[in-house]
Amino acid sequence: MILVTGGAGYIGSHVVKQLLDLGFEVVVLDNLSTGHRQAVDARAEFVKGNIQDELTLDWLFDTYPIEGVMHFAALCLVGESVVQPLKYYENNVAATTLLLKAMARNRIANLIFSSTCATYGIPEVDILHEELPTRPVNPYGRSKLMVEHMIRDLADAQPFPFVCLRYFNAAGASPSGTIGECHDPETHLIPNVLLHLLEKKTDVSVFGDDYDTPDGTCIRDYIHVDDLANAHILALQRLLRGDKTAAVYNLGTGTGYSVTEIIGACESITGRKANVIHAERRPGDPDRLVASYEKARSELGWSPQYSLEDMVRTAWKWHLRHPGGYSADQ
Ligand SMILES: NC(=O)c1ccc[n+]([C@@H]2O[C@H](COP(=O)([O-])OP(=O)(O)OC[C@H]3O[C@@H](n4cnc5c(N)ncnc54)[C@H](O)[C@@H]3O)[C@@H](O)[C@H]2O)c1
Ligand SMILES: O=c1ccn([C@@H]2O[C@H](COP(=O)(O)OP(=O)(O)O[C@H]3O[C@H](CO)[C@H](O)[C@H](O)[C@H]3O)[C@@H](O)[C@H]2O)c(=O)[nH]1
Repeated sequence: MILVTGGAGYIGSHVVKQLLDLGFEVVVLDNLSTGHRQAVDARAEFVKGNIQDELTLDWLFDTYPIEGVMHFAALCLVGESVVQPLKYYENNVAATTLLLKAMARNRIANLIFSSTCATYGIPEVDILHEELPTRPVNPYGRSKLMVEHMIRDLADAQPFPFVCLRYFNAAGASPSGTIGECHDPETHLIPNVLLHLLEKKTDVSVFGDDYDTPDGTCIRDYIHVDDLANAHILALQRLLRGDKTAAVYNLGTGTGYSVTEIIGACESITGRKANVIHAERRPGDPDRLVASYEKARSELGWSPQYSLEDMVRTAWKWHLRHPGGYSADQ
């Protein structure tokens, strides 16, 4: 059985579905602070609780035969982390310390941790590989890097197989149309554009058009959430086989798209025209973040299968079917 913390969230719920489809048993631990009970597949066990609650963790490890933990539970808004840094250090770093202690106490091995390209900071090269220096520029990125260090230190001190996955920009939704991205407030670009095209938002803001990129808007590497899920499965299978037990991998497509290109892709796939407003730069946004996924390809046998068009198309299907998000699905 696999414990998925944060399995009611956007990425976690897609990984839970893929685990179950492949025959794994799953228990989700989520406090529903940003997640949704309806996002958790009915085949999974669900425990509403906080990863900071040591009694709940001990109970979980005592009750279920847990072979591995996928740790998604975190706060992940860069802007909010700048304004409320301690909230991030508490929920992302201190809370993970308690999870790691509980795993060690209960002799639970095999951790897959959700890290981020925000650990790189403002890179000096165009394509990012895992050996580059990590110099995060906001508390969110620092909190994730601190957890990476904690995990490595623990694995140096005792046997503790782990994989840290540094995601670039997660996008898209399950092609089934049953689960998708639903945050309140929504801050991410693709859902913001699509919600605007659904007339749920009056316009779409482009944060900065004077970046050092061909069209002046920021370039990001968007990766389909089901491609991320597949990488988690491959990493888990590797840990369960005991093949390679300490590694960090980038998960992106190796292709960057500008904000303007993303808005154009959303317009052409939906056949609707966006009302675009040019706004100030958002603090902490690097010009360009694009992954090399060569390490994940050669060591995990992973490569992304979905195109940008697939990401927008599946996200659009999700939003059309759930225009009010999960809360309107009752
Ligand atoms: N979305 C992205 O593009 C992206 C990129 C890089 C990394 N990540 C990382 O991936 C993970 C998932 O991100 P997401 O976009 O699905 O976010 P999300 O907010 O949709 O999911 C996070 C989930 O964790 C739960 N949670 C938070 N704190 C908790 C706690 N203390 N105890 C129990 N549950 C808790 C929330 O209720 C939510 O269901 C995060 O760790 C995030 O940092 C996301
Ligand atoms: O309404 C919007 C929303 C975003 N953007 C721009 O679009 C790009 C992508 O922004 P997102 O908010 O969609 O994604 P981020 O790159 O900021 O964030 C992602 O990458 C981060 C690491 O940098 C974190 O890991 C975070 O959790 C993850 O969602 C940025 O240039 C942003 O300024 C807009 O112009 N308008």
